[in-house]
Amino acid sequence: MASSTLICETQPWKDLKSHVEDIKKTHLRELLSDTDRCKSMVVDFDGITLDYSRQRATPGTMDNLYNLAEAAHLKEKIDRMFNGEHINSTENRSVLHVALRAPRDAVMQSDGKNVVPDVWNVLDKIKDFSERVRNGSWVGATGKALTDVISVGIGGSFLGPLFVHTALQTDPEASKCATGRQLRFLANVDPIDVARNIAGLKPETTLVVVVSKTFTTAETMLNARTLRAWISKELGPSAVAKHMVAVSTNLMLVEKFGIDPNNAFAFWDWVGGRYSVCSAVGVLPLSLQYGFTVVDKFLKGASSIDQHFYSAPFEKNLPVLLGMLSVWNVSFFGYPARAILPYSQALEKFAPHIQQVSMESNGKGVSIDGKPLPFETGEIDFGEPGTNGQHSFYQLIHQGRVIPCDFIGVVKSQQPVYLEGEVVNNHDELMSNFFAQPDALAYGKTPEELQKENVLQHLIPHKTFSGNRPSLSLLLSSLDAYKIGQLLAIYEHRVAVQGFIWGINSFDQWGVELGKSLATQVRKQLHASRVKGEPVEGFNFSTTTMLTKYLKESSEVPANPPTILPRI
Ligand SMILES: O=P(O)(O)OC[C@H]1O[C@H](O)[C@H](O)[C@@H](O)[C@@H]1O
Repeated sequence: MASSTLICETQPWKDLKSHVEDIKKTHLRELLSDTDRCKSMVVDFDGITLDYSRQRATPGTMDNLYNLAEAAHLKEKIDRMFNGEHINSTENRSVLHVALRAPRDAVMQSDGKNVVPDVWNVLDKIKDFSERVRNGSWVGATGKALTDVISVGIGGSFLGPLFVHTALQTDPEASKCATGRQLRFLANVDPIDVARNIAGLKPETTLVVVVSKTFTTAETMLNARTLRAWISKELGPSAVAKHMVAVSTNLMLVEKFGIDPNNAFAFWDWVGGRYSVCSAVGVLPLSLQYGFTVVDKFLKGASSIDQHFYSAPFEKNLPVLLGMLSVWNVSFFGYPARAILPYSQALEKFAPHIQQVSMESNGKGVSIDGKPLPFETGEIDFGEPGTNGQHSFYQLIHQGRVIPCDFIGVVKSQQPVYLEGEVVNNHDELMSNFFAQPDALAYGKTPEELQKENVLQHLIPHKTFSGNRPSLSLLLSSLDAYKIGQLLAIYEHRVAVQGFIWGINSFDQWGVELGKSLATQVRKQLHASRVKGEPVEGFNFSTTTMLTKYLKESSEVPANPPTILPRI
């Protein structure tokens, strides 16, 4: 479906450009007074309700957006993804993370091969391995059970698993399954992160899972070597076989590193790093912590959204609606950011994960055919759980810049608290804010209203809220493993929808390469200066000055040190 026509050259795009000028004249207060309009903007699917009536949009806007989706060949692009075509054209790969959570009997093809049996082979292997570790039949070098796991990985090999782990931690079923166990994540190459990860752990009861799609990522490999040294120092090098396993697409490099290939869990190049949480990347550490049964529910939740995304008409299709509305906000209103605001502490790592999924996928400057784009793609994603964010950055969202917000609420708390004599229970208190904030943003407060409240004249400008600030609300019936899977898949597909409409490749990430190669040059220089005393050369004035200062002020760093590990 690759067409060299840019989406901004199509008639629906031009129609939306003129339509937005009309919408700009209408305040959300007016739009919200139209009950029929509001009714048409609520969609339910499998325990999730989306209310997008606080978007600056009318049913007419939606019709224009459906036309835009048609001009972008959105349905064909979704089909091509599910059919395993090489839609990641710059890497010549399929994009099949949906196969990672497909039912055992499903058929999904990549390069003429049904990949679902391969997926289930690995899932079965994870189930078996995690059960053996959890029930103590796989033990460490000294015969002790491995109760603690450190998952070493960065980017897509870290953020998704961390989000799911954090979300499951307080789920009653999952937390029961995790009794007596710990799961930690080592991502940053900063040695402080190593120190924090190993603090309080003993090598003899720790299993290290090295997670890297490529098995070449500098940070992960150095951290893996560091933990290998931590284990070997205490238990001897032969202990590594019992205490280190790997998740990768590059099994040759896993073996070269010294990990037994029998203890490696594969995935495939048709899984993008940031879309890999449903592969062994997430499933292995999460199964070690919570057991495979819980993780299987998470996969089933994601799968439920996959089927919905594939088959539901656009007017009822959650990821499609969300994606189209984001395009509307970014490309037609010019809003540069999007706030992800879950009213659940369990979702505290959701925004950081979606930050990678969205910004690495859609922050592109050219079309999928390589044409420079005359419009911006992607948005700045950020967020914090409510109510914490309210006491931090909401001021800017209410009276400063306009930032479309996603409010995510949960009907039943994972951990309800009731206090005798309180007006409401603790979860209702949280949810009072979830319901209030979107209206505060939409309606605002006028000077006339303030006058009626006898607010001092000179304070009226400061206390005025312009309102007309868009948001959407997602209400989940609960927050168990299944729902967490659904939420993940909704956002993954939403990001894809945006990319499909903008006509970009959401599945490559060339923009991360330049910094990496420049770091290689700096690494060489640091080595040459520390070991051979060579002066800093080949950099611009600024970098030379800073590097020289850094080396001078850390001259006590030994040139050829023995292994020294953090002591904390
Ligand atoms: O899993 P790995 O191969 O170690 O890659 C880890 C991460 O590093 C890269 O720089 C990419 O930007 C990410 O998309 C990727 O998830």
